[in-house]
Amino acid sequence: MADPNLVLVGCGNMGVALLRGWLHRGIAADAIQVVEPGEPQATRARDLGVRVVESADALDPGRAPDAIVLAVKPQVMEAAASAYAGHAGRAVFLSIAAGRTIASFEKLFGAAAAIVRTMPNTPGAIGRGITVACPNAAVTDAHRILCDGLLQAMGEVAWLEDEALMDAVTAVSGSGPAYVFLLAESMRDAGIAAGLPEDLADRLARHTVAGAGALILESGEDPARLREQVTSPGGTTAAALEVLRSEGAMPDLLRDAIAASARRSRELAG
Ligand SMILES: NC(=O)C1=CN([C@@H]2O[C@H](COP(=O)(O)OP(=O)(O)OC[C@H]3O[C@@H](n4cnc5c(N)ncnc54)[C@H](O)[C@@H]3O)[C@@H](O)[C@H]2O)C=CC1
Ligand SMILES: O=C(O)[C@@H]1CCC=N1
Repeated sequence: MADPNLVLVGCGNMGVALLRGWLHRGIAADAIQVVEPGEPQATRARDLGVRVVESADALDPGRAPDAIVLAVKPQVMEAAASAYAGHAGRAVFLSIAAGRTIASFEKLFGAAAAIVRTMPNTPGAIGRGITVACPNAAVTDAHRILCDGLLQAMGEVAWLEDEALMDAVTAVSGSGPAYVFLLAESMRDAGIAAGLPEDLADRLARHTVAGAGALILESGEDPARLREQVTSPGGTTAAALEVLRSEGAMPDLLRDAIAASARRSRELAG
């Protein structure tokens, strides 16, 4: 089967992760066009062998896109996406923007346009991400299969019919890597404060977070059970967890942080 014709709008952090993933999975570079006005991002994409243009009007009119992937910031989405309205009806639009609702795209492209709202995350850059995808009523099975394949280039894909849950998804898995990176930073800094040399504290924090993450996935165990396996009664971990699980500490903070993130996602709706 021929590769689908793809247009990627915005080739920043997430756009380039998708692009690299597609190329890695064997989609031909000449099936992909990138629209990217930023010079360093455009050069990086060009170096990967794809055609890069500055704006929608420079796309090759002879290559009708099967999918248009919208990977710009939510705040510029409306201005950026409206240029592609002419492709509604044929192409499926796949957005990765936080907050931007299906209704906001239907306003731009018409309700008959096929739209998939998604939320990926940055581990997708190494194929270890997870993306949640939510289709509108115009999305066909063929669109779904195409989008599923494009998103699998970044890792796991889950489909969700209830769009109202996308704000919570964004707060847990979209923003989530930042919480884990903050944990690694905090562990490193606390290790330094406890007297460890910087490079050793950094190595311990990285390997502990990465190893614990791999164990969660590979064992399939409940994280609570894995936590218990580290925690000897009256031991060192129990002493630390007493602090981390006290009132207002880690579980309460994460609940509040995730609520704040979901609230912000709702504010970004347009
Ligand atoms: N960074 C993250 O962890 C995640 C980001 N997202 C979403 O992905 C989207 C992109 O985020 P990032 O890649 O982090 O941002 P970014 O700023 O790295 O990339 C956005 C790119 O869009 C380009 N751009 C601006 N106007 C354009 C236009 N009119 N046409 C084409 N390209 C244009 C910019 O030059 C930039 O390279 C956002 O909507 C964000 O909500 C989703 C999940 C995770
Ligand atoms: O912070 C943001 O708005 C984006 C969406 C999820 C992760 N980064």
